[in-house]
Amino acid sequence: MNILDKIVIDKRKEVELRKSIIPLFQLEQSVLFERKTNSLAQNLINSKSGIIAEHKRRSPSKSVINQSLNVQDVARGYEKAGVCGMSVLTDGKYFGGSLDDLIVARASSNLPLLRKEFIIDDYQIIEAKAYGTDVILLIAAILTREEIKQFSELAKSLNLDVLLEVHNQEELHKSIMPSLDMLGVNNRNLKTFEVNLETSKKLSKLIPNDFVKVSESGISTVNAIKELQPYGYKGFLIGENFMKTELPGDSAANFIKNLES
Ligand SMILES: O=P(O)(O)OC[C@@H](O)[C@@H](O)c1c[nH]c2ccccc12
Repeated sequence: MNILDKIVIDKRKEVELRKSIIPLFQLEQSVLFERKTNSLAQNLINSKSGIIAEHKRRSPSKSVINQSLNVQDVARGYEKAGVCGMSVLTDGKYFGGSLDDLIVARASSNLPLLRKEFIIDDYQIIEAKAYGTDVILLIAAILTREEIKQFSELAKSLNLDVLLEVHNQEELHKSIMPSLDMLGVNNRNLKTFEVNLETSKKLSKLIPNDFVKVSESGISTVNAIKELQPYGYKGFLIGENFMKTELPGDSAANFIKNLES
């Protein structure tokens, strides 16, 4: 069994337990449920650099990235650096994240926040909204076309942006629909962890222009971004490259300064 299958099996159990602890109607009473969301897609369109910076403590491929940072400092640093949005890993078991990380990021910044999670149930989208999210991630590799439709339409009804992630042509063809805002190409194969920026280049021409194109994972240089921009990419999701440093905000600020100069 590959790691993605394992993650999804664990996630289904986790979500069933969550539902039994906090029922949907209670989530809908969250103060944040009424909050006006900010659009990451709009920020990317209006930006020269298009950086989406991630909070990631560890991952199944890298184990430890950074365990000593606090989310408040990271969120404030990213905002000060001028990123377009922040991605917050909320999976606990494999990535060391939590919904509390999302709350702290929300309380510390006005950035559009992406809930980085393995979404397999409507419940997680309501939960995302209740915890202050602006954008949800849907991963084509673990969803059917019908699920992508159902989840993205629910998200749109809550004024959330939708980033749909693909890794190959089949996933892309399966997923194209009007309820998506951004199409993300993951340069990392989530089943094998291999990273190759060519994946973004290859798939770019198959993505219709009405979606904002985002390239995800394995980006560690300004040159990589300059190489991807001619393929139509407006967004670049960067985690480890910032998180492995002592001050991710400063790293992001330097990166953006170099990119825009
Ligand atoms: O740390 P990196 O290589 O810059 O990657 C960030 C982000 O793209 C990656 O964390 C990611 C992309 N898609 C995901 C889906 C689930 C968990 C994590 C991810």
